[in-house]
Amino acid sequence: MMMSVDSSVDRRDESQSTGNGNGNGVVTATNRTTYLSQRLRLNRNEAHQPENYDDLELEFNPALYGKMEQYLPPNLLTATRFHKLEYMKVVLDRYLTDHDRVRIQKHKEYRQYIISSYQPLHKEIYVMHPATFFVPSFIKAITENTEESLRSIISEPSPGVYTFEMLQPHFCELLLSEVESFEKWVQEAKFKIMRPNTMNKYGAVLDDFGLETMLDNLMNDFIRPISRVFFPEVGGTSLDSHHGFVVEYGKDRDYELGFHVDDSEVTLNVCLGKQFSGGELFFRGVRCDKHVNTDTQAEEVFDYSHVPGNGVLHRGRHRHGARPTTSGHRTNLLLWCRSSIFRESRKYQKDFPSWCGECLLEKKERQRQFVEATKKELLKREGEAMA
Ligand SMILES: O=C(O)CCC(=O)C(=O)O
Ligand SMILES: [Fe+2]
Repeated sequence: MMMSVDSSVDRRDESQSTGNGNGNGVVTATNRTTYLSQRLRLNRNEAHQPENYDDLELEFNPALYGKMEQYLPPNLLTATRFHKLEYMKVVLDRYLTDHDRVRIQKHKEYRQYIISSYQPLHKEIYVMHPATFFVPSFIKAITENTEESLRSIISEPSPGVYTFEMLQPHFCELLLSEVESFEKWVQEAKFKIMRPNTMNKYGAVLDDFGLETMLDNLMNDFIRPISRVFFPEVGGTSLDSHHGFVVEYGKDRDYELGFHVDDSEVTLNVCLGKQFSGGELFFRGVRCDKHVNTDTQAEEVFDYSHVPGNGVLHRGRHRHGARPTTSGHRTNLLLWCRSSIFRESRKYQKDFPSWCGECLLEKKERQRQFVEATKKELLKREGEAMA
């Protein structure tokens, strides 16, 4: 049976996409010309041990520079870290437009202003501390890091939607009170705050007021091990950047969230509380760009009621929305996890994505037609042979 969706699916983007860090470091015109005459190697030099770039504020994720080093022209492999970096900056520079560069610089200044003026209330949540953040079962499963240990704490109430107990109540309280304190500062300072994305009037970007490193640890050490097992086909193994924020619903906050897909490969959504009714997440199947507005199959319909402290993990391309929060207040922590390798490789893939429900239906239909045609052809040949 086919069911149709109420309206078309929005792509939920960040209000201002931020890129990663800034563009410091100057590449001179002479170097630029020299560098551009040397090409990256086609094959990776696996024997080469790359430098670590984590300590630098770079335009792209530091891990990218480490990976890229193995493709450097042979004569650059023994160059200093500074020179290798200069070369890579010239190559990567071609990926950014002037508009991107201005936007990244403005966003950097926006963050610097907040960090220099806002005094954190609970310093202890700015550094990852698993024993006080997470419930013991979650830590145990991640530490064992096997499919079996993860499956022992994770339920899959509908295909592709994974739920588990995750945050300690005390940590939820601290994070809620930190967000409140940040919002109080925003009001008092009459600061023009950027909301998490295009579909919210309320909420805050946690990365903007100092929580980026802690959330990066959350993605690398906790969410990637889970995604590696459950979402390998959408880059779950290579998640390398994130957008971390809270959404807020209730009186004087947002009311509901329309039907959309996230700008992420894998989304973590954890309810922080407090008391509320309504606010269910509704899921309606995973779709690629081409099929994002196609009908929902009956088996793809799934509604989930948030439980404070519990995490939900789903593909960003899993169409979903949130029903009205009809009383009380609901605040959720969202971590949109992305994989640059997955995004880059998708551009060159011609075959259909295995994770899109509609592509799978189309493939099944083609197979059915093929079997049908083959059967007909065989019968025809048999008939001819008998005649
Ligand atoms: O309100 C919710 O729980 C859903 C939030 C969501 O889907 C999002 O922020 O992308
Ligand atoms: Fe979403």
